[in-house]
Amino acid sequence: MNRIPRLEDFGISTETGFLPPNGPLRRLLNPYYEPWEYIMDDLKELLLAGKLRQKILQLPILEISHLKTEAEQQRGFVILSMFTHGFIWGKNEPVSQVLPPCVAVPFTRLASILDMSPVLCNASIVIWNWRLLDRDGPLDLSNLAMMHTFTGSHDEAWFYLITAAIEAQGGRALTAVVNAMKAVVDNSPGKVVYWLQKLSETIQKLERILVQMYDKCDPYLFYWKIRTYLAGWKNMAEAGLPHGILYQGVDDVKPYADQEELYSRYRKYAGGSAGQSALIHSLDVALGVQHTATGDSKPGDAENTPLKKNRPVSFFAEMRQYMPGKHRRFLEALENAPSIRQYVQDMSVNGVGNPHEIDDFEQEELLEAFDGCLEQLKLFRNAHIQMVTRYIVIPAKKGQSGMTTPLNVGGAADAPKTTISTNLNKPSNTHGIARTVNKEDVVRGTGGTDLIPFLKTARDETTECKVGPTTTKSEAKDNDRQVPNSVRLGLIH
Ligand code: HEM
Repeated sequence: MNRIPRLEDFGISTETGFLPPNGPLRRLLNPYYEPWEYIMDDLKELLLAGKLRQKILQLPILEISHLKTEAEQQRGFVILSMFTHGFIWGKNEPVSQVLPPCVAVPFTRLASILDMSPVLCNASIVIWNWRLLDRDGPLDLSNLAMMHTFTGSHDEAWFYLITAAIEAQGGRALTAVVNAMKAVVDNSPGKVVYWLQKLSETIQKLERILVQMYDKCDPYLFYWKIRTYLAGWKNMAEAGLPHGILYQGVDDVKPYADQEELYSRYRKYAGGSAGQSALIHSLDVALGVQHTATGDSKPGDAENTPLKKNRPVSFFAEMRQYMPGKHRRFLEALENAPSIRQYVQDMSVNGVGNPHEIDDFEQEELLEAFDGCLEQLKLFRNAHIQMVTRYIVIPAKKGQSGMTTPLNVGGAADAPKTTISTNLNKPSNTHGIARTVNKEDVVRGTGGTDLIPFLKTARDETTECKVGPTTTKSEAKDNDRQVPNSVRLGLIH
């Protein structure tokens, strides 16, 4: 019998899901790490003053062995991921192709301990970066605050807060998943229905939280000012990072090495994205949704991640490499747990008189409850596609018109041509984030995905998993009707 994973074995709480139940550590108290914390105190101010790089370059290479507890290691990871992205992208400065040893060395070591990739991710910017305003208050938007942002803007904080508030529903969602699996093992259709209904209600809540993004996060600020810092260094040639980033002190080559050898050492990582949310992945796995969409991942893109080299991987498989190892292993355990979908399917195929002795009414209830969860997940994905259109596709299409301050981007159609520096100690000439609209007018995501077609595929893969009658053509059209005109008119794909 396949085992049902115990949440606590994977550092997951029945209350807070993937968020640490006692809240992330707010500061490293060991004075040894004061040089890091001092920079964190002023991170956004240093960025604004154009002094962050200078400050970081003055740092000693600190050992990570004094980070004893998991909470300390997570705090260290938050700090180093923000140093890394602040250093690489800067603020109205040329992008840097190298990460200095004082960040690269401890970051790669810490990433290896936490079994994740040394780059900013959903865990570092959201899961381990929040606090409660009132310690005894609820874990929701009324009482959540972010500890760190790059820009200090409310819009940036809100973007992370919405994601954190969604994650906060993880305890409820995963409790429902695990209990539904227990009910499957006990062959108790009534209980399976009960827990699936609970799960469906929770997924519906995720969508309600998601759409609150519009309240306090301005799409233009998001696109031009905030997203910059979340970008990674994969598919970022137009942003001045054709080879990725050299993690100095970790991947150095001998002085006489040729350029090819040198560039082979550069690391390519996707940027931070809520696509790395173990919660949404868990829902897919629990409901049996199989994603094959690759975005534009190519063989070899998984290089330097814990994935095997030179294997084409789906976007979803790849995103797991940017999750904490424990959360990734939870997903693997969930894949091997009793299949809720299989149970519902068996029941619906066999019907009355089957070994489970389920009657027509129960059968229908089971089917409705299961497919209801997938319907809610589809609606969540539809709302997300609309959001991506508002926050990425439209601003990318409109370009910089309307912005009053110089932008830290190389993505606009009128951006200067890139001259890539081959001198490792000299930053390249390109400013800021990736070009997001290419010559063919394809809008790409932070992970380099061909955005809207990819997201639609992920949504359709959700619906395809329903056990009841599969999506009709008119239903498929309805799905697309919910996506705004700019997308349907084929402006972007
Ligand atoms: C302003 C709001 C948001 C924007 C602009 C946005 C943008 C994107 C983009 C560009 C992708 C494609 C993957 C990539 O290239 O990184 C993506 C994927 C994804 N995002 Fe978001 N996102 C937003 C908010 C959220 C939130 C709050 C969540 C909730 C956890 C979320 C969950 C996901 C998931 C699960 C995927 C993977 C695709 C899928 O499962 O359908 N996103 N998002």
